[in-house]
Amino acid sequence: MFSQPRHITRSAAMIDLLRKRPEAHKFDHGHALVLSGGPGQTGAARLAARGALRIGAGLVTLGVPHSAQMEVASQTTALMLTPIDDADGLRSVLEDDRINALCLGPGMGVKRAAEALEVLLGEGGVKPRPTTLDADALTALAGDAALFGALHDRCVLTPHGGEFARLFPDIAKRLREEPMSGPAHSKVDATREAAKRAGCTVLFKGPDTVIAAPDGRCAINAAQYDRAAPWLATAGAGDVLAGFIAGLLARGFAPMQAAQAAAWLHVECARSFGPGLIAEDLPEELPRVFRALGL
Ligand SMILES: NC(=O)C1=CN([C@@H]2O[C@H](COP(=O)(O)OP(=O)(O)OC[C@H]3O[C@@H](n4cnc5c(N)ncnc54)[C@H](OP(=O)(O)O)[C@@H]3O)[C@@H](O)[C@H]2O)[C@@H](O)CC1
Ligand SMILES: Nc1ncnc2c1ncn2[C@@H]1O[C@H](COP(=O)(O)OP(=O)(O)O)[C@@H](O)[C@H]1O
Repeated sequence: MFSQPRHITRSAAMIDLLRKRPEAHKFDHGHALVLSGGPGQTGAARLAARGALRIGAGLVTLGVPHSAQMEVASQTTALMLTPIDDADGLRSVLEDDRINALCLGPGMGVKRAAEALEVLLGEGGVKPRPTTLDADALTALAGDAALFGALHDRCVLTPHGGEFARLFPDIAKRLREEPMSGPAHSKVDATREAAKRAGCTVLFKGPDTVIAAPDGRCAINAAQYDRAAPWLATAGAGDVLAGFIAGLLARGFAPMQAAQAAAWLHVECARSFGPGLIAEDLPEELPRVFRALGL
């Protein structure tokens, strides 16, 4: 029997975790690698990377194919950039142990995401690292049972409804079904079941985001009623969330902690910015939200 899910609220414990130690240097705050797609498809990864940097990762590098390097370089400054064309390129970049968190999926394209997943999760792959898997990485995972089976407990999956149904079609079907007897299968039940099957943290997005760990821990981040954030329904908002989580993983947050804090801050940023919000406003609103928390 599982305990009731907790509702994520502002808490002293979360605020303490978000503070930076005065004596720490940038490498103490971790180095996140965000993999980008090719030319014309780099926006989503840039959004994620900016999110990871603003949330406090000490360094954030975008891994970009040579063909998209100029496009990305012309639109980034504090973010770093390294060429990664293929599996060998990724393996070679990951020889640097200081890269301690990854973000895979936003704008990558399913083929490139599948190649990267093979390096991270496949046989003879690199040392496992805390990893956010979003967007095209989830679609790639849904098509490869072996890679899905190789997920480890430091992964965080961040599906929207469509991606959830691709990854967990049977669970999504039960969620949609009218109950014939007994209580309905809820989003909480569905996310818990998904996390247990995947063996890692699952954050199922929406106005009622549910986050579950494989051991049954579960939390709800409600963006409804007095905390409604309808302007979050905008292209790229999820990419920024994936970056927020990767940034917190780089800072050493445990997967469940990272997913919960990121989801809560994401909604705080949207509420603080207000109407007219677009995805790139989210990372830029974090300093105001942090100040209001007293960081
Ligand atoms: N600025 C940029 O560069 C941006 C780049 N982006 C990049 O684009 C790539 C594709 O990502 P994607 O999410 O748009 O497409 P896809 O994987 O086809 O899934 C969408 C389909 O799923 C379904 N669906 C069901 N429930 C749903 C729900 N709650 N929320 C949303 N969808 C839901 C729905 O189908 P329907 O239910 O309508 O039949 C819908 O048609 C990916 O790399 C991403 O990073 C974007 O992030 C935007 C900003
Ligand atoms: N109506 C809504 N109210 C609050 N949050 C929402 C709403 N619709 C979507 N969101 C949030 O916005 C983000 C959208 O992510 P996603 O669907 O992956 O978009 P994208 O792929 O364009 O980045 C998620 O964090 C989701 O929880």
